[in-house]
Amino acid sequence: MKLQLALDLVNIPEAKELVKEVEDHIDVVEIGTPIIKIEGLKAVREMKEAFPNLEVLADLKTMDAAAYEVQKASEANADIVTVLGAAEDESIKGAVEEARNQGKEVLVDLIAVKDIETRAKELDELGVDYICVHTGYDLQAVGKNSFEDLQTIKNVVRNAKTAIAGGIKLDQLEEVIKVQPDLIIVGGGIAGQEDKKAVAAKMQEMIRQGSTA
Ligand SMILES: O=C([C@H](O)CO)[C@H](O)[C@H](O)COP(=O)(O)O
Repeated sequence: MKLQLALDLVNIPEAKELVKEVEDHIDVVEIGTPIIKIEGLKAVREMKEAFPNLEVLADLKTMDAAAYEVQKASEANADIVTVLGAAEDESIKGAVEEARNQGKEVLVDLIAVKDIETRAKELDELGVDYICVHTGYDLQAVGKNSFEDLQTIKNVVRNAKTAIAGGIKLDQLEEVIKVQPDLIIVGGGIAGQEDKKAVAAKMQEMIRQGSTA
């Protein structure tokens, strides 16, 4: 199980400062969709340059022209690129093929997908690297989370790695770890805390203790 820090509501210098504080306790750093929209893929490039030992995920949430976007994110040195599960199968196939060519990985985000069981099975067949259940900010605001969805996809996914994102805080981590996703994505649960390093260290310790693989 890996820990990913999602950075969404900061600019590039703030993002780097934040990662410096917690770099020993995370495996993957995510350049969030809002940062990429505002700052562009140079945010990905600069993060990889500053922290070459961390995997960098570009949260493009691609919906179309997927091979092209995976190619551009790869050129910016992203290790993992996100594509939306609601995209056409042709887009998913294009993303997977391009990622293979570039030696990168594709994470498919199931945000807003209604039948996640069926779609997760299909995505698994299409050869994606990660399938991620995700409760976005706007559903978090009305009290939703993705904990049950994680179990649902764990039951049907055979090849891909599984991931979960959306509002995960320290006091919910144990519940998440029990389901054994391969990747746990935390944004505000670290970035929004007073002592970010202490929270990230505690999460890392819990994940290491709770990993069965
Ligand atoms: O992907 C995200 C969201 O859609 C905004 O871009 C977040 O990175 C993801 O939800 C993790 O952040 P938290 O919900 O703050 O943990």
